[in-house]
Amino acid sequence: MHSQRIIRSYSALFRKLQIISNIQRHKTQQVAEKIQIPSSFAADLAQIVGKHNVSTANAVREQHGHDESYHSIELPDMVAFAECTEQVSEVARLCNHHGIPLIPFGSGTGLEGGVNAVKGGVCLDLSKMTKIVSVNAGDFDCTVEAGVTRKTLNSYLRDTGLWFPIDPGADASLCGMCATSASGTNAVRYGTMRENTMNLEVVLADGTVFDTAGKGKRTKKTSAGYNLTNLFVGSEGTLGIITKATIRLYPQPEATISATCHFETVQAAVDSTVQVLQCGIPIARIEFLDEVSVDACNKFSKLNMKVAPSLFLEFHGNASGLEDQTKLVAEIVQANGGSNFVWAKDPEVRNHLWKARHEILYACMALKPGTKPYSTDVCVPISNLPKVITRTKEMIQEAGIIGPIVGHVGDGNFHVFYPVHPDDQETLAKVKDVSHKMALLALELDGTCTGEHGIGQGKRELLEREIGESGIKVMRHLKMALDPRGIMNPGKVFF
Ligand SMILES: Cc1cc2c(cc1C)N(C[C@H](O)[C@H](O)[C@H](O)COP(=O)(O)OP(=O)(O)OC[C@H]1O[C@@H](n3cnc4c(N)ncnc43)[C@H](O)[C@@H]1O)c1[nH]c(=O)[nH]c(=O)c1N2
Ligand SMILES: CC(C)CC(=O)C(=O)O
Ligand SMILES: [Mn+2]
Repeated sequence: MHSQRIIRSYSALFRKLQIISNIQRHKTQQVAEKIQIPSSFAADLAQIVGKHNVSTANAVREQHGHDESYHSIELPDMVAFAECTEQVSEVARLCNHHGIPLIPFGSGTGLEGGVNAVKGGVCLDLSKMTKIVSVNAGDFDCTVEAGVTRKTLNSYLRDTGLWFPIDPGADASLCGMCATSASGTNAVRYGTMRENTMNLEVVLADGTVFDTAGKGKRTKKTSAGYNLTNLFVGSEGTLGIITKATIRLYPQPEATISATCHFETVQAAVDSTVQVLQCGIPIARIEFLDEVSVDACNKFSKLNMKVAPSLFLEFHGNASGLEDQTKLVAEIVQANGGSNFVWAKDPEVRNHLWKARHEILYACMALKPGTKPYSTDVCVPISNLPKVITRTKEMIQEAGIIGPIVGHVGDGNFHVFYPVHPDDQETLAKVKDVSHKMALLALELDGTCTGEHGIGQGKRELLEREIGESGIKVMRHLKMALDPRGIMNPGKVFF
């Protein structure tokens, strides 16, 4: 009996050591140098996706070696375009066999360097997978292939009376939006990709194809086991390739009104937001722009707004509901000293306003021509938002840099984007310092280092601080289980 117990405890210890050594090995693999691609590899890849769907041309590699962020271009060795799930599965199997990095590419609109091929390898472009597989109008859901973008889906849905509201501004692929857990301006009313994804078809590193909620399942709720769907939402291409997504749809609003208003202080704008939410007003969009952003918007998008801390608002509902909502919000804004309410009912005027909001990145870059955007994104419980924004503005001023602030303030989420010349190391160092301090402040105030842009390459250290050693260990175990050779988008999320 005694000796059996000793054997059992030794084998348990051995298993534990094995797991630790696997994790260590995995860590080393993650930091390994670029891998040599065997000479026969391109031909094998072409066998799977067709010769016309493999490219080693510099222009194509360059186009795929970066996203819209400041992170330097990192070229993949080659780019493959997949046309169906079976091809994705075969490509994964081939890369896994050779231990070659595999980087999923949606539309390349990410903002944390997620698609940059930091260790070379194969960039797998999914933009040719463009089928809208099904629309179940009566159930408010649809299933799309990896390359379908949100604008394409919404054009397709126009005559059905339905729409997909999650709106990051950029015309991102819907599966890319799942991969980064995107949100944007409508999240305060409709939620983020996390709440709106019902099922995913995923290809794992070894080529296994599976559906995270079970084949064909598309229920509004489930308590069947672990939430594998949400494991892949926000996984940034590091756990597998999302080849199909089943997402929720909503009725198109019967009526829509937008508005802008202006405040004396940041605090007054954010206080108004908090009060709007506390009153339970189902506002569809409530976006904060500081005076620097408003100025940039005026210049770039030919608007004529008062240069002051501002809110851009939108209300969705039926005519009587809108009247109630707008009246209450106007009262709250006035009580906080807000003024210059400008209402926009006409679709053309509304669209112009939101186009300006979505192009703010480019408007801010135009403040310093020749620059690239260094953008950051934090999210805190809404009651802590005024503190973080106010302190961030002070730090920006103390550092003597330009840092416009915009925020999806209804979610407690905001961005600063700094226009920086790529070779201006002095400004870049200041920008990095302020961004880091802002993220630390958000963490200190019970927040997250990213509400919607993800970890990518730039926030790996912050992720460790945010979820702690044990949380990272659990994440590493999951990564190890799903991608033991570490081929899926290496150098992202983890060190
Ligand atoms: C002007 C502007 C404005 C905004 C934004 C961008 C720009 C340029 N974004 C960021 C961006 O639109 C968002 O991150 C998208 O979700 C990225 O989708 P892509 O298809 O472009 O993925 P992209 O190709 O850039 O890939 C992003 C990451 O996901 C992985 N990936 C892509 N497709 C995958 C798949 N099928 N399976 C597995 N992994 C995959 C990639 O490997 C990479 O790590 C944003 N975001 C936001 O949340 N709110 C916002 O307000 C904005 N605003
Ligand atoms: C900060 C920007 C670069 C993108 C974004 O997320 C936004 O405009 O809301
Ligand atoms: Mn945003």
